[in-house]
Amino acid sequence: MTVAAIEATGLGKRFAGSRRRERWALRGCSFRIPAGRVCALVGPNGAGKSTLLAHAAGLLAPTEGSVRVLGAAPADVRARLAYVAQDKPLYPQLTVGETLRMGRELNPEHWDAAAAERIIEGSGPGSALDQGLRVRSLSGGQRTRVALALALGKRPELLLLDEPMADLDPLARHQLMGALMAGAAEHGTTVVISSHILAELADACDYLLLVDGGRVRLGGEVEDILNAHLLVSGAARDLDDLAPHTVVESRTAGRGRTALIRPEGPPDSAWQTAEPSLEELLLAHLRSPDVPVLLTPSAEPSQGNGERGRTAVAA
Ligand SMILES: Nc1ncnc2c1ncn2[C@@H]1O[C@H](COP(=O)(O)OP(=O)(O)OP(=O)(O)O)[C@@H](O)[C@H]1O
Repeated sequence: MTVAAIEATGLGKRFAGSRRRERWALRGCSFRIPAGRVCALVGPNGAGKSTLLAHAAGLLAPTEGSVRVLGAAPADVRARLAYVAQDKPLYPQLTVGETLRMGRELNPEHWDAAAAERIIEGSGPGSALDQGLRVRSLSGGQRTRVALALALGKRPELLLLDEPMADLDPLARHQLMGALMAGAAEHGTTVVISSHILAELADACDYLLLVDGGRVRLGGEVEDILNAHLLVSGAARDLDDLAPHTVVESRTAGRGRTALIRPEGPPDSAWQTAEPSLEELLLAHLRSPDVPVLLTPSAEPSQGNGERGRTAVAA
């Protein structure tokens, strides 16, 4: 097995606080993200996505378990990864141009000026950022573009992006997703991108990690995860008994019923079947917290994970 971009085994993080308020932000997280993927990291508010990314960036130490990045401890590979945190910390007194120069000087051997400039230039008429402007005078979205330019200019092997799209306009989002996919295709860059904008992720990402309540619930190739599910609908009486399939969610729809299942064998011939969209699949899982964990083989950590209740997916 080749070295994973990220591999976590039993990763847990409990933040210190008063005894009653202490809680696990992550617990028992075991997964693997192979190199070269563009991975969507999704989950509801407070699920643990930022905490997970901060561990991968080497900025937080696990309370239990471990995380390895590019085959090493995260702190030992900081030069090979770039991390854009949710609050996009930058030096407010520097200009955009000075910030880019700082990026070049901090990464003298592999600064990709063209990749950074592309993000600063933007893709629509009038979208170019004036490089003479001070960072403190920029809008939230403009600041995000500067932070992304720094990260992409570093030409990292692993790019960790925490909700980069929240304050970007549609053109800038589109350009960013294009740049991420091009980087993955041309240079084999692994991207892990957290976001709540499921529709945009579905177009760009080929890998998925769903975190919920501090635990990994789904992990693997988007295509394989989608193929492991089926939307079925029909008359309520026909969908009364869904055994032996694993039911993710079953809902009444008018006089009929629809369900998202993980089929165990062929579906009943009385049912209508359809492939779920990624958004439908994720929403159904978020509404159904007790569905067994599902990891595709490439997302299973090589050291075993000790978790029970997982569903296997054929390679
Ligand atoms: N420094 C901290 N101290 C205490 N608790 C924290 C800290 N950072 C995060 N948490 C808690 O850990 C849990 C996970 O937070 P995290 O920021 O990782 O979630 P998230 O999935 O990124 O959420 P969002 O989508 O809202 O950004 C939350 O309950 C949060 O309150």
